[in-house]
Amino acid sequence: MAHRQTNRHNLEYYFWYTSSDGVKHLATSTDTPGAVPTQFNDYAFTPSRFAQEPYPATFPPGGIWPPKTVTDLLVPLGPECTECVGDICYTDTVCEDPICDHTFENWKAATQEWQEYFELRMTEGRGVGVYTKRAFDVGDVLGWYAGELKTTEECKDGDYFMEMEIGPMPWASQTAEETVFIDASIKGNWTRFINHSCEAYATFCVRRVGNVRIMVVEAVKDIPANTELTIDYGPEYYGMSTSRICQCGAQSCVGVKKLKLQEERRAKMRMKTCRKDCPPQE
Ligand SMILES: C[S@@+](CC[C@H](N)C(=O)[O-])C[C@H]1O[C@@H](n2cnc3c(N)ncnc32)[C@H](O)[C@@H]1O
Repeated sequence: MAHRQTNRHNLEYYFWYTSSDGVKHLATSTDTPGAVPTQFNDYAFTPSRFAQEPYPATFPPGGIWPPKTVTDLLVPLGPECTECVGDICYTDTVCEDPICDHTFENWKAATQEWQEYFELRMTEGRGVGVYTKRAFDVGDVLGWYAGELKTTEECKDGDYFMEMEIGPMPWASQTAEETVFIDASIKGNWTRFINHSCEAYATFCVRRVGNVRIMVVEAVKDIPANTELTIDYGPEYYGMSTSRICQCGAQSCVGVKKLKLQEERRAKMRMKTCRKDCPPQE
């Protein structure tokens, strides 16, 4: 997937996808016309972004705020973070030691290599998607969502924003939900290209690596090689109450239901208009 490119500033990684005729093309952002995302397998953290943010309601008393490091912001608390996913993907090895030896640095170095198990290809009507080059088992951690850490205020609506809870999980505190956004629109890793399916192969879920909270891609079923890796983006993205139309093509696709409902509504409107406009038949 990675093609090392030389530009006049630096050696940089871009994303390349394969079109149906087998030709490689440079990937661009779907929400920012002309923007060329670069490969970035890390969190970009700018403390000044969070300096004015109030102390998160989900943080226990005595937390470090405003955050000075990624760990201050993404402190791995809560039930989802009791187990560390270790230093590598593709295993179901988990570590329950809260102060274990696994490190975010090792995780980033290892996951940089594992992207080679996937290929970016142009799909039918859904932009670039991710395809597997090998099989995976249910429960495997396939990767993690990287990008720039931003406040909720900065991220309203975009194709590459991932919202992640901070502090203990919201259901632990019952009352509050605090989140940060991971923005992969300009800098991110291959997971930014995973398309939605109503019958998805994987899910995004919060996990821990050492002392940092991450959002991993976890297989929810066995995935064969040469298959499009998909995630269910959830009802807020493609659900019945949104204007987006899913084109995943799955049997239970919400887009098909939505279009059917829209057509039924239009037919009802046409009948009403006709009754109003047409003179009653003798
Ligand atoms: C996170 S991006 C996925 C990568 C994207 N396909 C690309 O080329 O960069 C999400 C965007 O991909 C497209 N997409 C993903 N899944 C889709 C689906 N099931 N139906 C229609 N469009 C989809 C939509 O434009 C969506 O806003």
